[in-house]
Amino acid sequence: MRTVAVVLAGGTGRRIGSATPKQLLEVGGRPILAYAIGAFDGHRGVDEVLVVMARGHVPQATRIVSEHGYGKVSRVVEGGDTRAESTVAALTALAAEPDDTRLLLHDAARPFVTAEVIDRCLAALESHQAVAVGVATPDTVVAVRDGLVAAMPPRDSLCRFQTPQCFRIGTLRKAYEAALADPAFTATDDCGVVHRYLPDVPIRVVEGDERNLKVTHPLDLVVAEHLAGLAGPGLPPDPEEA
Ligand SMILES: Nc1ccn([C@@H]2O[C@H](COP(=O)(O)OP(=O)(O)OP(=O)(O)O)[C@@H](O)[C@H]2O)c(=O)n1
Ligand SMILES: C[C@](O)(CO)[C@H](O)COP(=O)(O)O
Repeated sequence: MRTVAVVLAGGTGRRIGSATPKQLLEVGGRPILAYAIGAFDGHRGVDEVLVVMARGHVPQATRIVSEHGYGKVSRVVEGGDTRAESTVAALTALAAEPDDTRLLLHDAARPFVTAEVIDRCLAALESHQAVAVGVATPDTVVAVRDGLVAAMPPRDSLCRFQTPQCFRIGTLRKAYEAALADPAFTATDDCGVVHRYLPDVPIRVVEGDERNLKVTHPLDLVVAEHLAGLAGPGLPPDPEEA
């Protein structure tokens, strides 16, 4: 049974406000995209890496792969207009994979995913068809409607999802088949697609890591630069263990 990691780099980084897609910006002297690919390329449990790149930027991603010698990368394909469309591009590129292939979908915008997080995902995929990575929320989180608090779920029942989000590929295919038949379909992540369209499939949540931040806003670049400085050539040490 094979394990394929997909690095989703199809976005343009609108919120960070840079003319260049944020995954091509450098932190610690290396493009953000290189860290995300490197984490999976270097993991012993991963057989193949597929990169889904923003339209018009495939040559830059291909150059990063060859400059860093990432030997598990099979292809760099073009993404879509939304994250979900980029996931569909990955599923199309992987159409020949048998249904039990393990699929790890990771945001290119999360450069510091650790080998331990990937280990936890692979272990959970032995017993579950769908696996998410979550961290506790330090803030109180509320639902707001028309400027008023509509619901306050207990904080200890909540977590923030990170990536990778992991699936037996056949399950994700089935979820997307149903989603694409729904004219009202929108999604901000892939576990949400399984949750909505295959509600009987349990999604196992494993522990994430605060270092696995998503570079979304300009301030995140400052934090990422700091973490990259702690890291040297590898991933940053856990500040909580220092
Ligand atoms: N059409 C898209 C949009 C997003 N992504 C990827 O999904 C991840 C999470 O998305 P996000 O942080 O929103 O990235 P952007 O879409 O680039 O940012 P923004 O929403 O600010 O434009 C990123 O690695 C991004 O490249 C993708 O593969 N294809
Ligand atoms: C998948 C994700 O990173 C989980 O937190 C998040 O939903 C991506 O959202 P974005 O708006 O595409 O950054």
